[in-house]
Amino acid sequence: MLHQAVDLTPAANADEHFDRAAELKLFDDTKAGVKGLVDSGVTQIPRIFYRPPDSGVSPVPGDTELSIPVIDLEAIDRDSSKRRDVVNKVREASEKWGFFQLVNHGVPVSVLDEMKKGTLRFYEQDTQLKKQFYTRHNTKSIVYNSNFDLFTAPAANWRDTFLCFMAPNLPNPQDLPEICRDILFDYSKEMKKLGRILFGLLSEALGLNTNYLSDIECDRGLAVLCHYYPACPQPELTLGTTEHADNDFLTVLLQDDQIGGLQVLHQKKWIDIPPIPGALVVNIGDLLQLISNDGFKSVEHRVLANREGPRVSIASFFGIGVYTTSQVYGPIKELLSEQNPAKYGETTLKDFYFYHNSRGLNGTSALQHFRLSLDDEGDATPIKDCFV
Ligand SMILES: O=C(O)CCC(=O)C(=O)O
Ligand SMILES: [Fe+2]
Repeated sequence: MLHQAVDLTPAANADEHFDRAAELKLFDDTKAGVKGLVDSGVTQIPRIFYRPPDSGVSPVPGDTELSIPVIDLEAIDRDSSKRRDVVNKVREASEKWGFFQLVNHGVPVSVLDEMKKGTLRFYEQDTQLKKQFYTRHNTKSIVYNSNFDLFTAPAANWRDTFLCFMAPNLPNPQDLPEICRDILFDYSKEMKKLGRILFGLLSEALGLNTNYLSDIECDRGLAVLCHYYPACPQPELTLGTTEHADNDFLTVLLQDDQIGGLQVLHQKKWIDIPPIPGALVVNIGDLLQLISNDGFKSVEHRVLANREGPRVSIASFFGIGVYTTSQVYGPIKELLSEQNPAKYGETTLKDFYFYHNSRGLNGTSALQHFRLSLDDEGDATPIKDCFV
């Protein structure tokens, strides 16, 4: 058991000989994640989970006056004025918030419910069975671990995750955990359908033809991330997910019906995104900000740890998992003009993804790395060290 080998309690953590690297390794070697710690009965969280004091995360409550827009997709394919209205709402939300909630999105509630149940089943199955999927090699179709950035981030999060790459190539069914295999296929199928609808609306919102973003394959790759946030005995000392922006084109998030904690940074305040049963949260990723030349915003968000739990959430990342293509992405030419010169250089998805992942969640924007600096004449040059 973890604390028999090295004491990870706060008392021991106060020790000046605290060996963070050793304790991270010890935790990782259990292959049981944060859930394993909670199952072993910890009442104080190990120091590796303490969020840094300077992370800007103060116990400022979310602002209750403001909330992200809720967009209703009912009838958009048969009523053109309704569609125009929705496109305007999507544009406004993507420019101002980078986030919106979707209702009447067409994904059956039974599929949403079963996806959450399947996630719970995976985490709550026998630890020995679960351990066989524990890995840090993201070449597998399923990657289960606790904190993908455990060894690089300043603090570990109170969260376990498994990720399945569901497109462009469907995984071999035998490679997925039997306990949630069927629903992973069904859910991904629904996400691909919804992705096509959303990229159509986003294309129109940018003033492009409906198929533009799908034609350039923004929805070609799909990774489904199933998060599990166990109840936390000291939620004020850690976070469920450190503040970050997503490293994809677009994310569709199914959040827990009961337990909140997701917050988005808006006008320098953390705003709660309360769960709406049956709704899906959509957010713009860094790659869509890059190709829209900052037209749409990829906004920082985080998840608070909670005394109650577990909280589950399922995030579908569009644009992840396409490593073989040599296709490059830069600001869309049709959107550029003398008044709106390119703000970013071009990147392949592989380079973008690996740069993002190598840094881990550290509260800063990876997009800055790809930003060009504009000199007085408006000529763009890469910011130092951008393109190596
Ligand atoms: O669990 C959540 O609500 C958010 C997860 C998230 O931000 C992510 O997967 O990027
Ligand atoms: Fe995220």
